[in-house]
Amino acid sequence: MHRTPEFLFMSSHCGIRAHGIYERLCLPVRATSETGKPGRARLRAESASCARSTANEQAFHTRLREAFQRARSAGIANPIAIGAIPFDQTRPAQLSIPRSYEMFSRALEVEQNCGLESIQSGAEKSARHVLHSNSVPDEARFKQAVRQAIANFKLSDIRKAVLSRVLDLELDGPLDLDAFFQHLLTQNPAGYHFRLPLDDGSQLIGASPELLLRRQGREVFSNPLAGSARRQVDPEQDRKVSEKLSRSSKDVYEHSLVIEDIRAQLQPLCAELAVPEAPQLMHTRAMWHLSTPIRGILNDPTLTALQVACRLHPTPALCGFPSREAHKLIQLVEPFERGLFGGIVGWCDAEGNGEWAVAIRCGIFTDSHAQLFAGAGIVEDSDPDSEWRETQAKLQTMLSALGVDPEQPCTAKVDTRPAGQSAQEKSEESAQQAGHKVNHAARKHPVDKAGVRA
Ligand SMILES: C=C(O[C@H]1C=CC=C(C(=O)O)[C@@H]1O)C(=O)O
Repeated sequence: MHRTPEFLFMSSHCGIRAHGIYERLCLPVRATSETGKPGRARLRAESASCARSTANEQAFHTRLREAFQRARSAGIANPIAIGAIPFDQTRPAQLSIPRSYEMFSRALEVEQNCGLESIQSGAEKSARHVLHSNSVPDEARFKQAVRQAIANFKLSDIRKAVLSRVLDLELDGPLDLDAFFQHLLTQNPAGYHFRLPLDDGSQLIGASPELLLRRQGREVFSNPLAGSARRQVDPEQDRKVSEKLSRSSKDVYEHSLVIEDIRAQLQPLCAELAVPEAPQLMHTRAMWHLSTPIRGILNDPTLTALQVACRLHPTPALCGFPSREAHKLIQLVEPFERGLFGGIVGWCDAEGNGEWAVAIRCGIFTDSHAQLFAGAGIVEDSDPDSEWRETQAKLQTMLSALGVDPEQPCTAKVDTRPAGQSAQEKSEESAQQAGHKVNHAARKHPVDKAGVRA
């Protein structure tokens, strides 16, 4: 048995389990947001770079280097920084240098800990009834925001905006987060798993399929995803859906905006850059995605994984294109602060190596409360109904790990309560035990705006 770690991150390349905090780094990566509205010509010229590398950003990375030096002086031989950067880089980062950590192989960990017995007990322990669920925005408002974004594209240079929602769940009791995390890992053995305790006692937990950046020496890798379709139970149907996705001009266009933006960011930083001509298909348990694996060799070997990741972040896979204008549109139509949702999560060492995944297919968990996040890239040809369905399909990763039916988020599939009680009775009983009906509007960050503000 392991002690509960301060931080857990796993990919096919490396697993990291960290304990104790030596030093926190809770500054924003960028101290100010750019508010000036550029003219069209300037907007085009800046579209890809949108001033993402600033003096402030350099100051942040200098502070990190200094923190590594202090950690070394304090006897931490090979310090690493772990944590997350929010979607909006002008908000404080949640980074820390742990007192100790161990690196391990995820494959071995899964083999040792996820035998059939522990899978079943993980499923049972993590299954809960949902007493209340609330989507912010709700279906009508989300679709309205999609229509607003499309109307905006016609009047501006914005070509894509990623709109998202948070599904707020009140469960009938506290979740066993160890069991839940194990269940999530077992159901989604590939990708990037993370578990990050936050200052307010909550935890950010997820299984993201998307790599923003990995750096090993001078080599950098990125694997952006954009363009999605829901997986099907029937294998023949599933194959047809994947083929339709790879032929969909709307999805290929949506994907190409991401790739061109990342290419424009990486090109000046790289002596070599390999970007495949066309996207390929990849899948998770719940979704098909268009995916482009990108590899580069850095010109400057001192540029760290986190510096390059912050240069790219947020890509049009989570924000839009052009980035700055899309960000403003998101702020206008999205009725909540994303916080760490849509941010990046990972680690880096003092040599600049590290791995940063995009914080999607994730949630924030506090006792018996979960907030799950899902977004969808909107372009001119988007259909509001199918974009809403896409967010539902993406939520399935976390809902399945919770044992909740995504179509009926108020019905848990797996019942761990005593037999002979109806779901209704159990819900009522649990609500009475809880002693109150949850006031979602009173919830704090990130669901903290009352309605669509546009
Ligand atoms: C914003 C999310 O997905 C991104 C990653 C893959 C495909 C996406 C899409 O097709 O819109 C999104 O860009 C999410 O899962 O919440």
